[in-house]
Amino acid sequence: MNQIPSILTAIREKSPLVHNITNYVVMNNTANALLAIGASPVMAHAKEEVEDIVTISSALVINMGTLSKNWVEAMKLAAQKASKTKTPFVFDPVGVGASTYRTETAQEIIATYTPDVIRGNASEIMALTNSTLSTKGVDSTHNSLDAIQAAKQLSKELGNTIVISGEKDIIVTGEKVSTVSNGDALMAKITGMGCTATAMVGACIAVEGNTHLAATAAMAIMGVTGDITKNASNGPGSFQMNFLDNLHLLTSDQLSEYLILNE
Ligand SMILES: Nc1ncnc2c1ncn2[C@@H]1O[C@H](COP(=O)(O)OP(=O)(O)O)[C@@H](O)[C@H]1O
Ligand SMILES: Cc1ncsc1CCOP(=O)(O)O
Ligand SMILES: [Mg+2]
Repeated sequence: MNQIPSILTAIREKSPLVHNITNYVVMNNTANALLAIGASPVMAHAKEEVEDIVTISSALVINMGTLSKNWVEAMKLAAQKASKTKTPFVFDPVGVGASTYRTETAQEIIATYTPDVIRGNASEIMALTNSTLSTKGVDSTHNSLDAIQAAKQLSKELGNTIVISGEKDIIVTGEKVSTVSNGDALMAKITGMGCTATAMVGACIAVEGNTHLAATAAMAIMGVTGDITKNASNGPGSFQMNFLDNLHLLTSDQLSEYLILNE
């Protein structure tokens, strides 16, 4: 718990370069959120350059939100390079289970390149272990608590950390389970909040080698910023704007004061 504020401090001190291959919907928001927390984003998805960009980056974020053939090829090249350069790598399986293409792509990336962290909502994490589970789209129809068994199974198979986001954010590494209970229901009404959470995991794994701790810190940053934002916002539009401001203003003291963490 007391290590979490120091991860925020490290992001601000080091301003790690975070390479994102992400979707058209959230690209601008994600870059702004990374800047607001103190990291340095680069969005790059051309096959011709992703390996070079991985080489100079401190973390790789792959998000398959708006996937297509060229992008998937770029994702694989980047993930392969990250495993060679030991660059920490987080994967967001957006909408897995909604189409065969999404399911097959997610399964191949996970099985071949073993992301250090996978962050998804409950339906997505469940769809990763149950190929017959058909998801609604990019939004969850399950509670994060429903996905704990699937997350444990995945984490043990892959030897990595799984984050299930939702009203409660659940971080799973093998049998270790931590829960962050901050945030607000409006966060599910703003597109790209999950993608922002995944990018925050990228910023945290760039400066902290313990993936469970880093992923917990990322969800703490999201949840506490959500708590601070909710009182000043009237709806999704102002929440989105205020959230960015509050990410920028977030202090280590606020993280310690607001965080509701069970481990
Ligand atoms: N009901 C809720 N209460 C508090 N926080 C929430 C709630 N729903 C989502 N969040 C937060 O919103 C962010 C995105 O999570 P989620 O909506 O599950 O992802 P996705 O957008 O990928 O479906 C996370 O930081 C999560 O904690
Ligand atoms: C709506 C949508 N469609 C494809 S990607 C995307 C954004 C999803 O973002 P998030 O999972 O963070 O809400
Ligand atoms: Mg999502």
